[in-house]
Amino acid sequence: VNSPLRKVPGPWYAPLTTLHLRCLFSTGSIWKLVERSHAKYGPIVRLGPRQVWISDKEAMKQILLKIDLPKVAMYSEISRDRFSPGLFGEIREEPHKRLKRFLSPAFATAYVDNLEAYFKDTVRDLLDKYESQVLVDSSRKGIIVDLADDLHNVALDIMGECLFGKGFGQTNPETKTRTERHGVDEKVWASIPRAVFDGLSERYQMVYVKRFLRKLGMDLKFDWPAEMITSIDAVVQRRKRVSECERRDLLQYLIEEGTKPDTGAAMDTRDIIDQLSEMLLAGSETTSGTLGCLFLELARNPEVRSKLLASLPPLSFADEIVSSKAVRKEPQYEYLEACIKENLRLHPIASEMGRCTGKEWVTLMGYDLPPHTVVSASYRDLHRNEQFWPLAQRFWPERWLSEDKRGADPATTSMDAYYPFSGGKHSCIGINFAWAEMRMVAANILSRFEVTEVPGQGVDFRQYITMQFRTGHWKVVLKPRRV
Ligand code: HEM
Repeated sequence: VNSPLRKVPGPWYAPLTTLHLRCLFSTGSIWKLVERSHAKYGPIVRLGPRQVWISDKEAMKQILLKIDLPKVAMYSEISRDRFSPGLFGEIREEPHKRLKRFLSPAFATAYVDNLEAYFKDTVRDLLDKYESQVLVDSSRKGIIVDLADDLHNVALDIMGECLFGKGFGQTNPETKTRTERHGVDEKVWASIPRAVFDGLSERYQMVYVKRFLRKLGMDLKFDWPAEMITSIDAVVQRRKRVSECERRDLLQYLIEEGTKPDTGAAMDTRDIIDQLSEMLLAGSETTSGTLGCLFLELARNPEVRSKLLASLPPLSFADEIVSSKAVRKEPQYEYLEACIKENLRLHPIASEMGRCTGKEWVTLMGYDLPPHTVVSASYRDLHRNEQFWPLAQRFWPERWLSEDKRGADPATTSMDAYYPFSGGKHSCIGINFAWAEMRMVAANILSRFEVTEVPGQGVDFRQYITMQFRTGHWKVVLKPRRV
């Protein structure tokens, strides 16, 4: 009754309990309550005793850029070691700054351009798999594939190639062994993504137990599976032995330059694994989920799809892989670029991001928020606000085109109402990487196939950290385009 948050609009039960929030977080449905609540109460809404969600454009700038609120403590719980986390889980200001400064060169456009060869290997694996299915498709009506699953596997393998020194063999089980297989058990290697994701959910599920035990002076530690450490260590040690650098990838960068952000000591294999695993978490489902939504929008908007396909010359399986650099630079891909931007607006993979007021009072939208208030930045609601995005629910890539190509359609004037990669000091370090991957994967599939949805699939989303197809599956028909 006396809470300083009592003036913030919201449902009657919000001040009383967090039970509904816990339940909705654990079922991945929190975004639905947030969506309904913004629609009913407006851009600021209280959904728990100390929890508010904000989607106001000016307040968003304050949260991310001007006041720059810290991340909620929950982030650090995803790390194996709270005192030596990866970039995503690092919530201490100074170590985060040092770690980000150190990692940034490995995510610059020029560095990512050099990783293209490894992206291409994985895209080729996917096309080879589809080609073998097309060859036995006697009906010529097209092949049915689980695109959500395939995109996820592609994202994992690209991360494997660029971060861990080799792909995880998820995209195409038929792929022949490529590089750096020495001394590594293939089964263990293929299990790394599962181990990383399982580790995350284990740490998440145990978060309240961990906190309770910590109060009693016990620190519950989680480690990666021993065989995973041994396998990655084999790759690291081999690279250290080989005098000539074989691959200029992130792994190499960490081996040569990596120092711990708090002590400055050289990173050992476990530290490297911590960094890479958090990158794998932050960089795989994000990109594959976003690409999944792009294909969903294209499948459900035939006019946009036809226009896009008309802009992409058809290719055969034998043709070269289209590079992401080409998509970035060549005018024929302008409409594809617009589709990707529009998809990032409509489907920001992180629909909300948890921040908190820390030790000070903070005033946002005229409300005084006391210390330790959780403030969720509601990107999804901002991205769908009619005030900034006319016909906001419509997938309308024309918004992003230059004036001469747009005709009478409204231009995008609201770049400050657009945060697909967040903003401020915690903005996405992988933005160039993600763009490169989305460009290459989308251009190569769409240049070769007409993509339509298998009818009768109810698509729903769930969000734990990122927004994903609820079942993890989504089937499409891929019909080769006429070359
Ligand atoms: C379409 C794909 C992607 C989207 C939409 C996306 C979005 C985001 C967003 C919104 C954040 C901010 C999180 C927060 O404020 O709490 C973030 C952070 C981060 N992203 Fe991405 N991301 C994508 C791909 C990637 C990739 C490919 C990588 C790595 C290869 C990556 C690595 C990270 C890391 C390490 C952070 C934490 C940065 C920090 O706290 O300083 N992301 N991402």
